[in-house]
Amino acid sequence: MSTSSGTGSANHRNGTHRSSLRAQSSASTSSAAHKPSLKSKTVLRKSSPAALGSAPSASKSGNGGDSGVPGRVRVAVRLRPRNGEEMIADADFADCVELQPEVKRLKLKKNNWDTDTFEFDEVLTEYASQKRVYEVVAKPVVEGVLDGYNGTIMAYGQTGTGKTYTLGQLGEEDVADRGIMVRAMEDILAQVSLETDSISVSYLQLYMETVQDLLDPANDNIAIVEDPKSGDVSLPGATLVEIRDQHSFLELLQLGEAHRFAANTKLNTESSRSHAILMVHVRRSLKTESNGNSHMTKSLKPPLVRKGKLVVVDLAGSERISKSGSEGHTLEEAKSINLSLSALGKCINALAENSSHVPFRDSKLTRLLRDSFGGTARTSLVITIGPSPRHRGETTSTIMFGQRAMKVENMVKLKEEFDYKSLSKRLEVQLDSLIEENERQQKAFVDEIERITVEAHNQISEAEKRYANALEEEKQRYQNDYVESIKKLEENWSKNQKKLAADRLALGEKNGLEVTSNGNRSIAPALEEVSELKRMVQKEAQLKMAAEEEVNRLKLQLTESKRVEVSGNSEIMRLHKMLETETQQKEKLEEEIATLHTQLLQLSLTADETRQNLERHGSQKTSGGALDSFMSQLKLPQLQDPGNAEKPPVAKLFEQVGLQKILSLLEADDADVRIHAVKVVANLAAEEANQQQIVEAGGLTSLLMLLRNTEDETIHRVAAGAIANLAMNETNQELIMAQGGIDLLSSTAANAQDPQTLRMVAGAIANLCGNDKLQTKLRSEGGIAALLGMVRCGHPDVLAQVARGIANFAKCESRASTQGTKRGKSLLIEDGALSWIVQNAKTEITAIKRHIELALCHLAQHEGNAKEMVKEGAIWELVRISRECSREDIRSLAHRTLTSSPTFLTELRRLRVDIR
Ligand SMILES: Nc1ncnc2c1ncn2[C@@H]1O[C@H](COP(=O)(O)OP(=O)(O)OP(=O)(O)O)[C@@H](O)[C@H]1O
Repeated sequence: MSTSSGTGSANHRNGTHRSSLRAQSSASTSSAAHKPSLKSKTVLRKSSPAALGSAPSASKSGNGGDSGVPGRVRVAVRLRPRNGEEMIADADFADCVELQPEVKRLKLKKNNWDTDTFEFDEVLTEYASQKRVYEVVAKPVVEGVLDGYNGTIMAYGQTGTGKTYTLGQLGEEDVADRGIMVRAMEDILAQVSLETDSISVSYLQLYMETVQDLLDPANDNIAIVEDPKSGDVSLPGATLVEIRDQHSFLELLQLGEAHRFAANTKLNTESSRSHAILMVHVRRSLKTESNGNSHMTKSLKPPLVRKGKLVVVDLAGSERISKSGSEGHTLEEAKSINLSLSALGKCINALAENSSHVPFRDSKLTRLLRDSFGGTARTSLVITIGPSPRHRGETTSTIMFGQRAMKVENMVKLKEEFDYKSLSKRLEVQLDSLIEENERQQKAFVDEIERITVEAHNQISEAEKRYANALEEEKQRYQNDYVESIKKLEENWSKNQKKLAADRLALGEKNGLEVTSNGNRSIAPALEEVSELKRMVQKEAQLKMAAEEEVNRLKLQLTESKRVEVSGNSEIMRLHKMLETETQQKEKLEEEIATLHTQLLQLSLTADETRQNLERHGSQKTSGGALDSFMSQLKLPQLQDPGNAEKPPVAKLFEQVGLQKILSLLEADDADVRIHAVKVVANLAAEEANQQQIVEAGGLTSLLMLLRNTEDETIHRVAAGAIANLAMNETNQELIMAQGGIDLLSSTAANAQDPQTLRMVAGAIANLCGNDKLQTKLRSEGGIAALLGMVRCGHPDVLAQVARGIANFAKCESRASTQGTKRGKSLLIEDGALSWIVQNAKTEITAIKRHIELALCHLAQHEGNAKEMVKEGAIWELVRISRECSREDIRSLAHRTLTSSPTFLTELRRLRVDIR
């Protein structure tokens, strides 16, 4: 209800109250739940044939380019019930109109006897509910807007006949009173999906030819823009508010109504003095139908959007100025209103008469409504009339306006277009997501590469570790073997030392007494020599220790290098070489030590002889006197310092004693004489120049006889040594064999306990083994068996001679095989030498090792031995030799034998051993 009381004075409605403006709270809001599809809406529209402005069968090509279909302006007439004033004033008069809603006719009484009948699209009596009015007047238009058409709902009528009531009633006291604006928004909100669709609203008033923003009154000169091509009218300067719920819409309506100009006219206490225009923009996205196209094609197709615009126009009341009682500013308002309404009427007349000129530009109202009359919009007009006969003229005028409007034909056009903007946005989102995915994949790829690299590094370092461990183990093994052999050497040396000391003590004790009593010759020179040799041995031992320390230092260096540079294979190789050099030095030292041992042994023998001579109390006048003198001159010349001692010439010796004499002494009854004699012969035989004479003089035979007839091991040892020396000559070898030498040497070996005796015997047989002609005989007489029998003593010197003999024998066999004179398995193998060879192949004693390696290589030359060698495991030793042997000639010989034997090659392939 209006609170304004000033008659004829224009007021803003801001702060005023009018029933239609009061805010509604709950009943009017509607949810924006899921909406039916466009298709179903089309069906719904078609199922409402009675509705005003039913939907045209417009083409939905989707491009918005259709020219539209004819759609006439639909017109409904609504009669307001008598108001309080009319009930009193017109109490005695009948209504000026009679409605026949069932035939959609209205009878206008001209006088008591005459009526005019008019037909409308809808006739709404004073009893028509607001809901029904909405459904017949507005709903089809609203549905059209939702389908993408522009729509106009407009109320036209005399002041106070219910235009605002019909359109703008908020229904805040009674929800049944809600007008078209509220119900239209409810329907729209119920139909759209706010996720994909949008609703925005402008609310304006046209007052005194000025367009003013009702949502922002300061914005009061808004331009009307017409699209010359489409004829669309827009107000780009107007505030556009997005609507997401009914409540905010109602607040917006209230705000707009508060700013609307209203006045208390004679005919309406709350008369609207401006034309109010509500614009609702509905933008809906169409779901793209899938027709089997690829995802990419689909995503490149811009989405279709439909843009419907609903324009609700609440015109200011039409009235006769005289009746409105307007004056002053209100008069100006009334004039302006009438001017704009008459311009609208003129346009509608022109349109109704299909006039070539429609004067839209005569007023802002007609410019604003250009699309609604004769344009592309679907338009529904409700004309409101009052029942009072006093206003028959205005009622007639309103009815005639409606009648003419009914003749106006619009070309309803679908506002559908491709939404390139949203396509671009969607593609941008897709592109970003693809970029992100690509980035993720790239990261995953890089991570995978990193993982594989780390894994590879781990595997490499694992392999390096395994290699280092294996290397360390191997090194440790070599070191252990080395320490072991050093220990053995030391034991032997100290044993010899002890023996020497004991001998010296015994000799010294006896000699001291004898020298003072009878003045005989002294043993002092011998003792000096002994101590000299001892010093030399000690020096050698010191050298050995120094070498050991050097080795240890190098080992430490090797360990340090390993720690600093695990992967430094070149460094390891270098250290290996150094180690090898040291090992060679060690071997050299060992050999020197062995030589010293031999010298020491011989010295001890000399000392022994001297002692025995002294025991015989100066028996220099006996038959042995010349010999002793000779012996003292001999003094093992090879042991003397070459710089100090002059070697006695053989001619001088023979002159003094005579070879025959010396040889005859070999058969002397006195054992001592025999011993002295055999030593002299042995010394003579050590020189190649004497050998022939000795043999020719029967020395060899005598020596062999000694082996047979004597049980003295010293004689055996010295004689065997002499035979060994003589056996270096090929002719002598045959002689030895012919005189049953093998048998004699074998039995000597079988009975010998002293390793040096065995060494001499083994040396003699080893020399015989090197004779190609004697192979079979030597073997048949037990030469190989005798050699193998001597390994029982385990002394390295003996083993070295045994290995040498085997190597010599194998070499001759190999030669015979190559020449084709030898077939079948090696005699060595037949006599069981192979297993001993294999067992000792890994020895660290170079003197043994070299001979064994050579023996293996020679045996491997003959294919007839290959099977047995594989069986006995000799093939592995050959592989090792081919890889590790420090002597290049042996290494390549082993490699050659392995690669030239089909049996070995097959076996290596089977075992997957690569020997390249
Ligand atoms: N159909 C109706 N039923 C009941 N009351 C009505 C009806 N139509 C109008 N009224 C009442 O009539 C009065 C005037 O109505 P309204 O303000 O809507 O008229 P109007 O045409 O908008 O006037 P103006 O042009 O001056 O603004 C209001 O009090 C309204 O409630």
